[in-house]
Amino acid sequence: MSAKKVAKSFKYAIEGILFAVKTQRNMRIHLLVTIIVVLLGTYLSLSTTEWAVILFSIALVISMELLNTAIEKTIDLVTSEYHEFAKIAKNVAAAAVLISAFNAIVVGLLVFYDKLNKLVKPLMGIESTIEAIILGLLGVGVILLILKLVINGGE
Ligand SMILES: Nc1ncnc2c1ncn2[C@@H]1O[C@H](COP(=O)(O)OP(=O)(O)OP(=O)(O)O)[C@@H](O)[C@H]1O
Repeated sequence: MSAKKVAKSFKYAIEGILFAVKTQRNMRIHLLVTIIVVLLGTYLSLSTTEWAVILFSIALVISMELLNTAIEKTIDLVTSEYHEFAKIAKNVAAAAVLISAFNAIVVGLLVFYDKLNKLVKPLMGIESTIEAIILGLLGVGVILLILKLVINGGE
């Protein structure tokens, strides 16, 4: 393949990424979460192996979202009418995103839970793990609310 062809392939792929970011709300959520996770990982000095699994999980979610968008667009091109197969194809593609996102959450908990626990417990004077979990869930709730406000512009 010539250098010109390689450059063109990159250009098309970047156009695809930009399209997904502009049109897909979930893609913007994935990117925001990615930024937060990378900042947190840097602050907590993750090991090489921890970075490898975190970055792999992030890439998997983003790739699945891109494929989901491609499948949605292909189906919309084929039919704008209600069709059982269109429904199945879109639902199955969405399920692939869900599985990868669920995997990313589990990987994130495995990597970050102990580190955050050690960091947050002494800072907030928390004694029990239950207290830490309740506070953690409240924190996640607040972060999700902020993300929703940022992404929807307060709608
Ligand atoms: N042509 C269709 N026939 C039958 N069911 C459909 C069809 N298009 C969409 N659906 C159903 O509606 C759901 C949502 O479809 P839609 O295309 O709005 O996806 P979306 O995830 O909301 O995408 P977008 O991010 O583009 O808004 C699908 O998962 C599917 O169950």
